[in-house]
Amino acid sequence: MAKDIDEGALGQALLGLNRGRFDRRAFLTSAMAAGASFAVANALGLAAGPAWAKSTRSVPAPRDADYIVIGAGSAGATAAGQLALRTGASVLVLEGGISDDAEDINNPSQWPQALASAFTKGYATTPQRHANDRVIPYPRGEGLGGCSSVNCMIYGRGSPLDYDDWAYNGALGWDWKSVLPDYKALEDWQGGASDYRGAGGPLHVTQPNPTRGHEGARAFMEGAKSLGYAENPDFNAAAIEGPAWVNMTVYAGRRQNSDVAFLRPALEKGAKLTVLTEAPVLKLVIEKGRCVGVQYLHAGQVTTVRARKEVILSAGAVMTPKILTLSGIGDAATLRRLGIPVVADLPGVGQNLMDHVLGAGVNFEAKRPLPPTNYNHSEVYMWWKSSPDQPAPDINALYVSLPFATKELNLQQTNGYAILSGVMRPKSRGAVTITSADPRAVPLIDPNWLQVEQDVIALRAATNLARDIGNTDAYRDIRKAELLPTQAVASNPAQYREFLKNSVSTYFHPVGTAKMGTDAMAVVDPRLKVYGVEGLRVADASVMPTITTCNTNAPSILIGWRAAKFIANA
Ligand SMILES: Cc1cc2nc3c(=O)[nH]c(=O)nc-3n(C[C@H](O)[C@H](O)[C@H](O)COP(=O)(O)OP(=O)(O)OC[C@H]3O[C@@H](n4cnc5c(N)ncnc54)[C@H](O)[C@@H]3O)c2cc1C
Repeated sequence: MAKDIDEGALGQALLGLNRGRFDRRAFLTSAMAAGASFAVANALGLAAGPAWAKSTRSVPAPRDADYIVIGAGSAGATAAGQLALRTGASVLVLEGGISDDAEDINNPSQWPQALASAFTKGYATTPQRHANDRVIPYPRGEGLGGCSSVNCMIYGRGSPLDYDDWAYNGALGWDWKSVLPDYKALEDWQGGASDYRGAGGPLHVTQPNPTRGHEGARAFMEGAKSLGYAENPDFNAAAIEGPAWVNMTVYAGRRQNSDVAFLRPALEKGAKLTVLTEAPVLKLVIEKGRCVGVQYLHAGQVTTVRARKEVILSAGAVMTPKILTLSGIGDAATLRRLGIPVVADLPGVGQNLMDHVLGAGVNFEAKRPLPPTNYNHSEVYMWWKSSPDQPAPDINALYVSLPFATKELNLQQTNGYAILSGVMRPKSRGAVTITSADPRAVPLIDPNWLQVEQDVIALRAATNLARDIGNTDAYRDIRKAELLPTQAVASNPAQYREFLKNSVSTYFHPVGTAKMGTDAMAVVDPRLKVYGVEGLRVADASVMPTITTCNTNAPSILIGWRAAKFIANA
């Protein structure tokens, strides 16, 4: 993919923003000059960094472990910490990226800066056929905590129907009634325990204080209410619909990534846990149909480590299908074409890619400079239905306290704010495709956004909702003018459709590329075991059969949590 950003320029811009030198105009001008995108990096590049865990640069290679977990992201760190605590067995974590020991990761207000740091790898999509052939930046957090170290910290489980749908389609035991106790057990919700919420678990979850909320966020809430939508006090309780102050993985002013919540506490409790950073896995070692170890780079040298019991693959929805394919697990015809011996013919590997569609377009000019956020720039969300006959919400609108639009919409205004729109139950399916047996090759990422017309309809409904809220009287003290799409464009069907296509971007939520189920395209069974290979499970966002209606960090953590539980209880 072409490099289309001046990474340094964006980094500098974000740095200035987050160090309190809040000159919005200077920041936005330089961020836009940088291309509002992210650089493409070598997937196996080794970056230096201090680590509480052990970098392969400084420790000898371990020979074996009971369990090996590949990837210390949302799911992997959760699975590893829980597995070590629950079983007392030795657990080795091989994380390809670097330490999360950095202020721009741990300080929630600095999260945009983490996106421009060495921690984040800047992939990109293939040209999106149904979105004007645009190539869209696709960053992934690669290091301890994975994407939970660079994400926007929104914590949302999704709709109960999401999980019932999983179970109904083959992921037995993943229905809402079955997963709710685990969701409650893993969290420490600031509001305390209830029928829906948990207290005392390892993951702290909090909510912004509305009185300290951004004035534009408060206007969003008032504007939505003035249109007749009742405020939802907690979208992780009885229902997700309605405008709500978000839930965040933030505690005492610090980010609660999966390392902080699950890995470090396990180590502090004396678990037999070894965590290696800068340890990118090349492939699985499979002998006579059983996964017995892992081949990875230790201080840059190809090294093999043996697993006495099981290997848990948690490299995320982009890299998990790549590692499976390189290990001979995937579509047999594709494997033969790549010259990789077939271990298990699983045509679903890399297929079924789903991601929420982010409509990054609706923008307003402000009457005056707006203050910085006390939280994460994104304090209020609203889930709603694209049409009244939808059984549950399928669209989203959210306020961000900065102008935010895709490159193609060419937004020039620097003093303003955006209300983003989202398609949360997309019907389109894409793929992650591995094109080479060389482990350094970057996979092709094709979310195939707007492939299905229903997704265009839903995006239009979500964008209408965002415009309706943004044009309410609640914003009268802030709003100077609607910059994008404008009433003129919105009332012209052809121009509006073009605007919507140019507004398509990512929520950064790829899932589904090694889906759980029982049909021919399933890669893992409901206990997360890979079909046709012993001693191997996948535990990360790639096993989701369909995407959840909310953001995908919470369900990824749930998957890691349940993987450990399944293994410990086996
Ligand atoms: C910018 C951004 C913002 C987001 N905002 C939100 C949000 O606000 N709320 C929300 O709920 N979700 C959000 N998400 C999505 C959410 O964070 C992810 O869905 C979730 O973290 C996925 O978890 P995972 O365990 O599947 O993968 P990851 O967390 O991506 O973990 C995969 C890990 O595997 C490692 N790895 C990959 N390849 C190898 C290899 N070959 N060898 C060893 N290790 C390897 C990676 O380095 C990484 O640490 C966001 C994501 C991004 C990128």
